[in-house]
Amino acid sequence: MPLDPDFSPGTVVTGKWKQGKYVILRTLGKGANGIVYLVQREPGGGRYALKMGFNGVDLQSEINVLTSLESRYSQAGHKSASYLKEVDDYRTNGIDIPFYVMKYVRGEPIHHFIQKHGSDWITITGLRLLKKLAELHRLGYIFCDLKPQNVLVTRYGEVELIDYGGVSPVGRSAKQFTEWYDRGYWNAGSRVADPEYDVFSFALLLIHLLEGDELQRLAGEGLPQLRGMGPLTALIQRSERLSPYKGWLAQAVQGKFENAEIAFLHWKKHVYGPVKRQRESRSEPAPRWLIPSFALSALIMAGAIMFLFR
Ligand SMILES: Nc1ncnc2c1ncn2[C@@H]1O[C@H](COP(=O)(O)OP(=O)(O)OP(=O)(O)O)[C@@H](O)[C@H]1O
Repeated sequence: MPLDPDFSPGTVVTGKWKQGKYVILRTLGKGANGIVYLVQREPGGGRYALKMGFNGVDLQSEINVLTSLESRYSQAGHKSASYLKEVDDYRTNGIDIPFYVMKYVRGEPIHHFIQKHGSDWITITGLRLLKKLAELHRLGYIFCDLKPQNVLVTRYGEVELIDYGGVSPVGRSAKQFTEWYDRGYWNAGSRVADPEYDVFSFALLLIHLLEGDELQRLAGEGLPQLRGMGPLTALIQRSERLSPYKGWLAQAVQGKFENAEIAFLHWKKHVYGPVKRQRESRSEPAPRWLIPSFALSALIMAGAIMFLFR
């Protein structure tokens, strides 16, 4: 029977095998697969996120993916190797509840972040998210359940993926996905876990951020078999808000980027690059001809002040 591990703040979770002690501070979030708490390691440890599963089997498969990712990351000498901290069982009322402890990401879901700080942030957070996906793909895994809730952004604009429950090895079927971001739902391709699958989800996530109402209208319109690339492409072409991303999006939804690395490089050159250059040109140093005129105005101003206080 699935468990419902709902514990109040102050509860001390002690690992059955490794004896690690974690005090629950508050609930960070609850999803279909489990509940995640903000915890403090005792004695005197730092803060972490601790996830307990409603269904032990599902949580175990998530732990397996994370463990395998950790070892691949550390083999590749990557710093993300510290995401998973501990795996254990919590024995309470005669039952064992599996849990794992991970890095606590102090951030907010990308849609809330963009709502609060403005759509200018899309270019840089998008670039960082594509980089994360490309890193994951290089290790042989596809994220599969890319959606705004699974992308946390820190206040410095750093991006972290959370919820590895949907991660699948390349070539397998996506086991966990969310309709709006799913290639199959839009009749745009299969549900086989390949790099283009994540790039497609990224494109839909971007459309959601900027044209959420339109996307909802398309998703709810007509029969499922009529849902497809046509209406999506038409939205990309006509939307004013999507115009800086139009070229990139059109290729992404059609699966034209072979992998996330190519999608990342294309974004860097055609989306991030122009915006960066525009910003730099706005803060360019004053042109040479302006310097003598500025000096002259300063002199006149100084003279005027002296005249005033004479
Ligand atoms: N490492 C973390 N740091 C901070 N908050 C986190 C972390 N992991 C998860 N959370 C929070 O907990 C919530 C639920 O976690 P998670 O998405 O892993 O659960 P889930 O049951 O797999 O969800 P879903 O129903 O989306 O599959 C997240 O939406 C997020 O708010």
